[in-house]
Amino acid sequence: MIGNSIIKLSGVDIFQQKHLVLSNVNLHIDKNDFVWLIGQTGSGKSSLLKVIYGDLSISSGSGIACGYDLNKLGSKEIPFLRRKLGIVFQDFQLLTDRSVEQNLHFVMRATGWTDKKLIADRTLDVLEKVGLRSKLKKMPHELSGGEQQRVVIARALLNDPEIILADEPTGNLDPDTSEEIVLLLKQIGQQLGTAVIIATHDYHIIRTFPSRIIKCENSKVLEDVQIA
Ligand SMILES: Nc1ncnc2c1ncn2[C@@H]1O[C@H](COP(=O)(O)OP(=O)(O)OP(=O)(O)O)[C@@H](O)[C@H]1O
Repeated sequence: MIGNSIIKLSGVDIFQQKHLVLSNVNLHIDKNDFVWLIGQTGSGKSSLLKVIYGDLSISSGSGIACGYDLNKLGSKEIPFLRRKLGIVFQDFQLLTDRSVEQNLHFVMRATGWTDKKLIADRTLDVLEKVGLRSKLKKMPHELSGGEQQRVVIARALLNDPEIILADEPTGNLDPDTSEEIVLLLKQIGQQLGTAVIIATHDYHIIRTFPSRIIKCENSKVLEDVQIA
């Protein structure tokens, strides 16, 4: 990290195949930042997040994410970068044939956790943070959509991320549950010092939780956008 900076993109061009999606992107995200990412469908929100989590490489400009140089990111480093990022997507992507506990254990083992006691303690710890300690043994289909999304957030917290990237995290949820999920992400950001970026089309929820807004538009990332 450079100072408080968790993400720093300077003059970055973002391509999908040969198509320039976003040009000359300059973006700073600091510890504790809570940022809305908006823009029409196809404007480049997911592409921007993909650059941050190392799924799209950059060839021009410079980029740092959680201390990793995105210009030089090799395939060996990507798993380590991903451990510093909590990723929360619209479709919950829980393993449907495993319990909440097993879903969390699966990710922990895949990211190098071996000590059974530490695994058990951390599982309860993150479930406590999302208010689902009692659902440890439940299968995903036994949970509501909002509860499933909370498990995804718990999973994203396992490795103490510096930033949570959420791509349409409320896209499948009703308005009240959406507010609960955003409130939870906001509280996590405040309590743990984790930065949060949420890509959304839902202006109602942005108005409910006013914060910094960035927008993908006409191949640019615009800063400090106001919405009507
Ligand atoms: N894997 C891919 N291969 C080629 N082009 C892609 C790929 N993924 C996205 N694109 C293109 O890149 C552009 C930006 O897409 P992106 O998914 O980043 O937009 P978005 O703002 O996240 O859209 P949405 O709001 O619909 O999720 C679009 O023109 C899209 O068609």
